[in-house]
Amino acid sequence: MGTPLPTPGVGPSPDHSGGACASCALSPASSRLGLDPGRYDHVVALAGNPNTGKSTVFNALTGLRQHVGNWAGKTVARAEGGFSYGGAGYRIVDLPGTYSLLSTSTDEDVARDVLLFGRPDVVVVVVDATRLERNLPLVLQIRQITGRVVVALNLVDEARRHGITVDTRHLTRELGVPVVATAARRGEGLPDLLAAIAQVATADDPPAPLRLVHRDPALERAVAELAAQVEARFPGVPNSRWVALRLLEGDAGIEEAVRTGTLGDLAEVDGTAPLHAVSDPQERSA
Ligand SMILES: Nc1nc2c(ncn2[C@@H]2O[C@H](COP(=O)(O)OP(=O)(O)OP(=O)(O)O)[C@@H](O)[C@H]2O)c(=O)[nH]1
Ligand SMILES: [Mg+2]
Repeated sequence: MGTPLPTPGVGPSPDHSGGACASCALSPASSRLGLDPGRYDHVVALAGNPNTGKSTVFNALTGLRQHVGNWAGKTVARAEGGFSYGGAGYRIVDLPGTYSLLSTSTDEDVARDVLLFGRPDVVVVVVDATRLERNLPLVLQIRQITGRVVVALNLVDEARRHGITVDTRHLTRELGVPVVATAARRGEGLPDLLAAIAQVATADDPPAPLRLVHRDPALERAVAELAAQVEARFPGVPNSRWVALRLLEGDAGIEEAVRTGTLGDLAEVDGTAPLHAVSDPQERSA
């Protein structure tokens, strides 16, 4: 089976003293995202299309035994776990598979809310190296909301079998974030993935989110005006431009969150990042 990983401890270390974070109090936003208090240094969200190996990566890093199978869209509930690396404690959240942040299913809403408003320190996007073109749209959408991204180019063993090679250096340059080739089922590439996660988690100056400027000046003006109004009404809400674009498109879920004011619950509270308050992973691992 897999190559043993060099450093990740499995599960929560009780002596994660470095992770005793004063700002980890439960905030309204975190309870909205279904999270409980906990202690750790960094939060990692695992995102990606269905069936790309997210849970396999999750299990390899945390040592948790989550059921893993071939049914696309199988991960309905979010699984949380922990590991330590380089002396720091990491919380990792396994999100449901999603093709797009614009989607409407409940599962995908969970992934979307966590990615957009949960402020993870690192988003690992697990992509299928044999179907890169189908996976890249989500990577680009996530890159538009954060620069704190690592791409795990998974299933490279399958890709090799099909004679597919991916130029990870080129992809790293194009995306502006680390791209690490992995074959998670056999542990290949996971030490490099951990190093990339640690690098992004501790980066003082992460790459800026990709900003698509719309060619149509009228649309660009409308987005800017609406984003300013969103910020005025919900101070501290991340990704106001994204929210503005969705409103212009008539996204029912986002309209509802604005109308009812729940969008404001997802905004930063006292400098506390919502995802920075989650439960003891052992409680979730049973
Ligand atoms: N060959 C190969 N198979 C893999 C690799 N990673 C995962 N798999 C297999 O791919 C299938 C799907 O893996 P999961 O980890 O369940 O994928 P997922 O992204 O969590 O799937 P959903 O939660 O349903 O979206 C399983 O049969 C895994 O064993 C890999 O690197 N190589
Ligand atoms: Mg899964």
